[in-house]
Amino acid sequence: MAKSMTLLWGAGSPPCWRVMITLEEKKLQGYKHKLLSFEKEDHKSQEVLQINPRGQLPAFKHGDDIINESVGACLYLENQFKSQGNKLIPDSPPQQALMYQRMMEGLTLTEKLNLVVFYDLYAPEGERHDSAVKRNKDNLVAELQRWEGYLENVAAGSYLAGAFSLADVVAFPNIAYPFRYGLSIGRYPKLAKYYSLLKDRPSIKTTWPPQWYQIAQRSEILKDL
Ligand SMILES: N[C@@H](CCC(=O)N[C@@H](CS)C(=O)NCC(=O)O)C(=O)O
Repeated sequence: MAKSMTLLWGAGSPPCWRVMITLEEKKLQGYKHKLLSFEKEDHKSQEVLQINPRGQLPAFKHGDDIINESVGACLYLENQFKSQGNKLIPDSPPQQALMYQRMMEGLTLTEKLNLVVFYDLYAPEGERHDSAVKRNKDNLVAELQRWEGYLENVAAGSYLAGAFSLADVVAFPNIAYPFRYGLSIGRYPKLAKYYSLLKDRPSIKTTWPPQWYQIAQRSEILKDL
C-alpha cells in the first residue's frame, strides 16, 4: 500500500515533517520519497509543480490522489489507515475536541514562528520595518507563552490531548524549530520538557531532519524571546 505513495520533501520543513511522522506512526514505511533542496529551488521544478502547483513542499500523492496540504495529508492517512499503526484521533468527545483544537492551533504557531524566523524572506529589503520585527516577536512570545500554559495543565509524561495524537504531529515540528533557533529552555521549561519527551519517539527520531544532526543549532535569533 505504502509503495503507491510518493512524498517530495524538504529537510527541516515542519509541514513535510508532519507527513513523515504520520507515515511512520501509521506503519506506512516503504513509501517512495525524494529529498529536494530549497536552496537549489527544487520546489519550483516541474516535478513538484505537477503535484503541488504552488511549488511548495510537501508534495504528496497516494496513487493518483493528490493531497499536498500537510494537515490534510495527516488527516487523510489517519482516516484511510484507521486500524493500522497508532490511532491518532481519539474517540472520546472531550479528547477529540481538544485534539482538533490544538492541531489547528499548531498552524497559528507555524504562522507566528515563520513571521519572525523568515521575516527577511517575506519582506524584501526596503519594505522592512523595525516596528514590524518587534510586533512579530511580541506576537510569537505571546503564542509560545500560550503553549507553555497549555503544557502546564497537561499531566506529566502526557501529550497535548491525552495520548499521542495528530495534535502532537502538527505542533511538535514547530516546537522543535524554536529550540533550533535558540529558544531559552529556562524561560519555556514546559515546552523544553515536551520537546525532550517527544524527540526520542521512534516516528520522530527516524524522521529527524538530516541536517539537524550536523548543526544542532541553526542560529540564536530566538534566544531573547
Ligand atoms: N500550507 C502548506 C504550507 C507548505 C509550505 O509552506 N512549505 C514551505 C516549506 S516549509 C515551502 O515549500 N516553501 C517554499 C515556497 O513557498 O516557495 C502545508 O502545510 O503543507
